[in-house]
Amino acid sequence: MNEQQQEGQAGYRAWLAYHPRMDSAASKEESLRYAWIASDDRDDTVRAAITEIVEGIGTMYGAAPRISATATDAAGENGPRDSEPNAAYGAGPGILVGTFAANERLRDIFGVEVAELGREGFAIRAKDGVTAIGAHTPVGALYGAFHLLRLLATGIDESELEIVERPANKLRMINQWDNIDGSIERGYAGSSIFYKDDEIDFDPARIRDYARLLASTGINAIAINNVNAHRLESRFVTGDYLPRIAELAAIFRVYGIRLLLSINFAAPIEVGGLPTADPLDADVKRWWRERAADIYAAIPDFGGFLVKADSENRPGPFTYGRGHAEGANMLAEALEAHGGLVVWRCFVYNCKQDWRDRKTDRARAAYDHFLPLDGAFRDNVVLQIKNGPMDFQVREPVSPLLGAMERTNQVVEFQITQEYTGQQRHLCYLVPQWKTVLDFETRALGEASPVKRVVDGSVHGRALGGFAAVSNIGADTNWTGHPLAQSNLYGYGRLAWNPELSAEAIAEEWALQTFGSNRQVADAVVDMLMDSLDIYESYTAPLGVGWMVNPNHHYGPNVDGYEYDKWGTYHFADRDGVGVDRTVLSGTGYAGQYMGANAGTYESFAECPDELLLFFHHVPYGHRLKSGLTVIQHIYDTHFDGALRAAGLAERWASLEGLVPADDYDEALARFREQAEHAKEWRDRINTYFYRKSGVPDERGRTIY
Ligand SMILES: CO[C@H]1[C@H](O)[C@@H](O)[C@H](O)O[C@@H]1C(=O)O
Repeated sequence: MNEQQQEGQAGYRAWLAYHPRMDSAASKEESLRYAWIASDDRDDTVRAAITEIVEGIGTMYGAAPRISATATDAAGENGPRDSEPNAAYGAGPGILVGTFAANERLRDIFGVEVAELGREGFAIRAKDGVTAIGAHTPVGALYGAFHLLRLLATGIDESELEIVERPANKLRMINQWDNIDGSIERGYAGSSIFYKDDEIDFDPARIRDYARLLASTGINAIAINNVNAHRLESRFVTGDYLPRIAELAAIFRVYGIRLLLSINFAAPIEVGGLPTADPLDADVKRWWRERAADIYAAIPDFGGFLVKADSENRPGPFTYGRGHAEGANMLAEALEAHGGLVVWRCFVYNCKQDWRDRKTDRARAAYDHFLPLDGAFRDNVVLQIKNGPMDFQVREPVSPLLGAMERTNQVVEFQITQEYTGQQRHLCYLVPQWKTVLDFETRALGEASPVKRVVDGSVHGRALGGFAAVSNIGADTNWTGHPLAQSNLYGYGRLAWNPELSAEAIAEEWALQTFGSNRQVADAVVDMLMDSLDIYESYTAPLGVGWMVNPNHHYGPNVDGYEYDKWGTYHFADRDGVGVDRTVLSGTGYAGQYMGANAGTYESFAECPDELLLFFHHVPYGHRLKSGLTVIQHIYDTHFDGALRAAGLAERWASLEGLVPADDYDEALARFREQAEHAKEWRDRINTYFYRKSGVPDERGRTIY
């Protein structure tokens, strides 16, 4: 199948595009290196790996590997077939793929060194004409297949290869905030691919392609419905919906992805007709045990429950005078015998705060609620902690809860969907932001406890941990609205697999796979992606203070939009200064939640990093930053500069006309133009607001209204 057919059939575009090589003579020669593909596995997942390789190499090199006799069996009814199915495998150069257990030749090739691969790792060895992909499990082989294809698509095409990979994190999860009516909470790429008109309604081919995209980056779990589980979604745990959910699970299973459901803590009442949802009530416990049994009868490898409880008006154990540990453990008990997990979110805070009340600090909430519960959760509970203490702002400090609980499993939660970072109309490549979080030194155990080592379990010796993130996809043909926003989904998966990868390397992989091997395109796209977070931060809320967006939909500037509201999101700007005093000495005490020297760094005016100054301190406009600028001049400069650089993005994209597919070009260009205009609106709103508050003019005399 060539690229056009592939695109024509499905109509949508993403990074598994397998662009044909530009130099066809050379590619013909290279294709000889992959004359055949063989496997002795009979497994659906290995079949998927074979199909992927045959299609990928076939499209890239113009000649697909012949499937050997054994692999033809393995590829089965749905798999690709070859006109010469009996071509002997092993003669001349080709590809072997599969598990060590089923493939003697792979055992011979890799010998004994394979033990370190774990359940999901793989090894690739290209030598003497044979490219071997071996793993302990079918899904390991699939990851190896995707890795080989990634290498080829990014131009690494060596006749000798020696690669060993295993994921850093056990749980690498995606959360869909999709609702059964087809809408997506904080979705910016069209409607849901899972639901329509109050039904579970999907195109299996599209779900399969989503599974391929996710698996190609190493994602291994997906919660398929919004953490705000509404009336009908609360019934997903019942027989009404399980058959359809099982069909979805079966598609994801082939790609090594376990399905989870977001549940409603009050489901025993709302669905089960019980008088209570008290986690200590015997009938409630029985009800959840029965639900678990039903689910596992339909989906034997079901992943577990994702729970938003006692958060933003969702029900939870507090109603019954119980705590989070009691709530989570009750569900965990129901799932335990089946191997299921409870993923319990820590996004718990008072969302009905009185703005006059300066003592309550939303930033403190997750830590205050959960730290005292360290050690109280069962082994199959994992806490899901948002990367920052507030809510996915462009800049926040790292949540002080990460690393602070020694006897509790933790995953970090990121938001791929760009709720507060331009809603996929502005370009904002988030991988650099996530890297900052992952590399943050928590000081949990002295100097070697960055967040990435906390969540992979190694700092506190936890068996379970990893990453979760809110997806940014929808039914749009390009999946993500802004074509370049795909890089965030791709980058999230790659980081979850290996947090050591650099943001730039990930951007380059994505660009080459998505747009093909044209260097001019890849270089321009990588540069734009790498600049984009800083540009966005420059023209939006300054110095870590956050918010300043329109209430509810959260798009666009509104400096006081959340100032006199109940959500705990204030900047406290007055005529003298701006920022939130979160010090122990004179403020909310939040800075004291950090471990070791971090607490002192944030407490101190002088040491607090510039980019977080207004998160931790209320400072006069004339306060001098480490950069040498005053706070007010910094605000003016960054906003003028940010708007200019946003306009520059549109120009840089325009230089790629004719070099990227017309649809992508047009869709992105329209968005870059909107971003450039909107950045001016941001600039003028923020500059004007602070000029009027402070009365301090711009040193450089630029127009402020
Ligand atoms: C799903 O609800 C979301 C809500 O839409 C969003 O504005 C906020 O960021 O976070 C909530 C959460 O993370 O639960």
